[in-house]
Amino acid sequence: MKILSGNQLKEVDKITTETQNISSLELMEKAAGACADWILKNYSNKQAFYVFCGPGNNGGDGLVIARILKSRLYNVTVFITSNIAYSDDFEQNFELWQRISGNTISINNEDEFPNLNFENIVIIDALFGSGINRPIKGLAADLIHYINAAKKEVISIDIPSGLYVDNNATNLHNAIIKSSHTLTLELPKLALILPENKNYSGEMHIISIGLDKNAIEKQESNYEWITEEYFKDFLKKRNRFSHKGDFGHVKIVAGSKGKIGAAILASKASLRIGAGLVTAEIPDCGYVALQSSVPEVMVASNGKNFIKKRIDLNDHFIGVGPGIGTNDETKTEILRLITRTNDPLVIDADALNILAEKKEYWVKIPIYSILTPHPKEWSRWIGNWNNDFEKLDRTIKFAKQYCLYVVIKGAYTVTVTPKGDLFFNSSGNAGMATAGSGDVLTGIIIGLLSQGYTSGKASVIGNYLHGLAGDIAKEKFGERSLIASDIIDNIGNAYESIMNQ
Ligand SMILES: NC(=O)C1=CN([C@@H]2O[C@H](COP(=O)(O)OP(=O)(O)OC[C@H]3O[C@@H](n4cnc5c(N)ncnc54)[C@H](O)[C@@H]3O)[C@@H](O)[C@H]2O)[C@@H](O)CC1
Ligand SMILES: [K+]
Repeated sequence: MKILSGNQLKEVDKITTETQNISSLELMEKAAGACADWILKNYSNKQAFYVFCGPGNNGGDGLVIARILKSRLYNVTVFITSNIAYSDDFEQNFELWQRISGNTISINNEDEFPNLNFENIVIIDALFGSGINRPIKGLAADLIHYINAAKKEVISIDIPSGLYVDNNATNLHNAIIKSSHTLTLELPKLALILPENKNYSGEMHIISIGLDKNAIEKQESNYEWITEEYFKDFLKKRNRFSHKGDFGHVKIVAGSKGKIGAAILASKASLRIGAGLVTAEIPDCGYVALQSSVPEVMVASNGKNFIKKRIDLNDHFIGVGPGIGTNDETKTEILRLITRTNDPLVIDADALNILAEKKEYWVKIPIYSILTPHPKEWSRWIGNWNNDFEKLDRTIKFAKQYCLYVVIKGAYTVTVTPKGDLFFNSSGNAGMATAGSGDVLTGIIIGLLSQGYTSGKASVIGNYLHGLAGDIAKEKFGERSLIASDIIDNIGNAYESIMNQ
């Protein structure tokens, strides 16, 4: 699913009204109706809904929602900010709201801000949507501060008011609604999935409103939102006559004294994702632990307490880095490894930290290798960034220059390709921010490479399956107690849930 800019969204809205032969008012009814359905499902009529409506079509959505909630006997009050001009669809829906004697309060100055100190108030934020292109100032900004200060449950329609749809580098970050839930229409908005806006977005819910699919696909965008629809057809099927040799031999180069668990997690994940054979090349101190916890994995020993000998390549698909530490002798071997093969590697954790300091080696990394950094690790490569756009721009330049894939981990992990495309992962949850989760991802991605997926597909599919396995594990254990092994244990269920749809 593509992620579009504000102008592109307008264009798609327009084409949708033409192809479906409906008016923009009817499209608004459909869009806001779908939001109202979500609210009706998730909130009881014991709450009092304060709907804050701006002058444009976002405010129009708010009025439709207010009308639908009132018709279902919910307690609704609409607040309207004074303005010179209201959009046509706003005006028409305001008339409908008045026709059913909807309770309306207009706000002309600060003294008219309502008392929000009642426990059962839920705020619906329909002040501004995708139509803004400059920071909010004046009374509307004061109202946004006032709403944020009340710390109530806030449901934003389409996007938290004040946030631009994509690049917020020039936005003033002092007048943006802090939402609890954002009901975003049809497509995710880039701003909602960038970590810098996490205090505003709240939980994002994509509300389908039936926009024209062809019109969406025709828009040019380097941003893609990855759901299983994207790759379902590429998932390889197993033939009854398959042999373990058909699925490749993975080598996990990982572990040091005290961090053998990283090697165990990565190699087990490779097996679970379907690699034919897995060898873990680890220091001797981990031999017994690894053999007894995953007997299916072969062990090659390297060093006593940390990796310090020539790594055996032998045509394996290599994932390197989890738990290896940054001992000088380990550093030497990792740098040597980079120069000894032309096959794509998956490079993670301390292997990334080692390479970050050796810029002269970056051109030697085999092309189409996959780097899987956390933001902090990644800042060691490209320097600190002022905002997420700068981070993505620099990453695109890097990926193009060195012909590498970069997977920046986090909520909505993004894969940046050597062509400059960005794939944002939709699966996963906060419980996966736990020790060893990254080691599992390394094992998954290299295990997919070994089965013949390209680097791009292995990254995108790997991230999705990793997140989905985490989502299934969350159902069983809850976010707080989810551990990395639970992700591995649910890789099979993740595959099943995709294949069975
Ligand atoms: N276009 C369509 O057909 C649909 C639009 N929908 C809704 O329409 C929204 C977009 O509506 P609009 O394009 O009317 O825009 P908005 O409602 O987001 O805001 C535009 C209004 O705010 C004013 N404004 C813009 N920037 C401002 C600023 N910095 N300070 C103060 N006022 C400012 C504009 O003058 C205009 O009156 C979407 O987010 C969505 O909620 C939905 O109803 C679905 C259908
Ligand atoms: K809004």
